[in-house]
Amino acid sequence: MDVKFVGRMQLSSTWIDCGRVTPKLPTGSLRLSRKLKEKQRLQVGFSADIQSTTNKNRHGSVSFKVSCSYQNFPASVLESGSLPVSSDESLILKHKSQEVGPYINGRCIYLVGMMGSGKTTVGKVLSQVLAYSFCDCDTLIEEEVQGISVAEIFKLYGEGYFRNKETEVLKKLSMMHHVVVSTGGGAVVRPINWQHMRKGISVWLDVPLEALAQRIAAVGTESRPLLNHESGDAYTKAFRRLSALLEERGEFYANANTRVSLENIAAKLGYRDVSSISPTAIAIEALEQIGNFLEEEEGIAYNPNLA
Ligand SMILES: Nc1ncnc2c1ncn2[C@@H]1O[C@H](COP(=O)(O)OP(=O)(O)O)[C@@H](O)[C@H]1O
Ligand SMILES: O=C(O)C1=C[C@@H](OP(=O)(O)O)[C@@H](O)[C@H](O)C1
Repeated sequence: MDVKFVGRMQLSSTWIDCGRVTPKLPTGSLRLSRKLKEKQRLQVGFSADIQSTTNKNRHGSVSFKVSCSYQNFPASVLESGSLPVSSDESLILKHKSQEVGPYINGRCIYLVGMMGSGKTTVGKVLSQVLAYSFCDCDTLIEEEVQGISVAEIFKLYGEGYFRNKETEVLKKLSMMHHVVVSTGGGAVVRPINWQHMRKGISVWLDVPLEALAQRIAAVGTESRPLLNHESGDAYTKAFRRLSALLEERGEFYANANTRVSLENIAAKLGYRDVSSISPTAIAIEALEQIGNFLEEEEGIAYNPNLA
């Protein structure tokens, strides 16, 4: 957990300015010294041990123990206690976007991943926090084809026609800036689409099949024509078809600049199940991974051995 402990601690008789302490590990410590005015000025050392704990909802507490030492006298505990810490996800997201946003430099962000992986949901969260526009490729295609739905486009004109429209839309978007794009799940298969998406930063939302099938079963398969042919209940239909598609597409998703794995997020947050991960937590991880990618990219650009 990354706790930002900002402010001052009030001891019984004096305030200590703590400054900004960001312990990377669950336990941090900070040393302060302060001149106390008694009869004469004394150099007194203060030390504070900080221990943070969090629960499932990312709320936690920081317990502290402030000790005082003077010359060779044994340290005595001045004050100890516990402060509540609310590591609110929206705040973390805001901080992350302030940290990473400027380095993205207006480049578009392309979310890729299977149907139901959350490209639209997470894309909207990301666009809002980055002050980007949001575009859903399927919606743009529908607008281009007289406003009819993706399912109807497949039925009336076939998948090939839809794929050509998808490429046209990605080409147009590749000329734009400051847009978060939710691509269709099949956009990764055509190499020409990657040429367009390479103008921006691509992020693969990697969600386990069971979670994808659960999400899609909850909303039904009607709007997703590639899932609507199988027989059986909605979950089984979605699961079977999605496994076959993932088998075909796995390597293409891996072309993305960054990967956001829901299994990794669950492990980081101590969740047993990926279904507890909120879109905001996924957006935070996406920005974290984008930041890592940009650092690597910069490293490669300036690495004299590779020049
Ligand atoms: N983190 C999440 N947790 C639970 N449900 C989600 C999450 N993200 C998306 N969903 C739900 O899953 C379904 C598919 O999400 P969507 O964003 O439309 O995916 P995509 O655009 O990749 O097809 C929607 O019903 C949405 O509400
Ligand atoms: O995986 C696919 O081939 C498709 C995914 C859909 O988009 P979402 O991923 O937004 O559901 C839509 O483009 C179309 O039904 C085909």
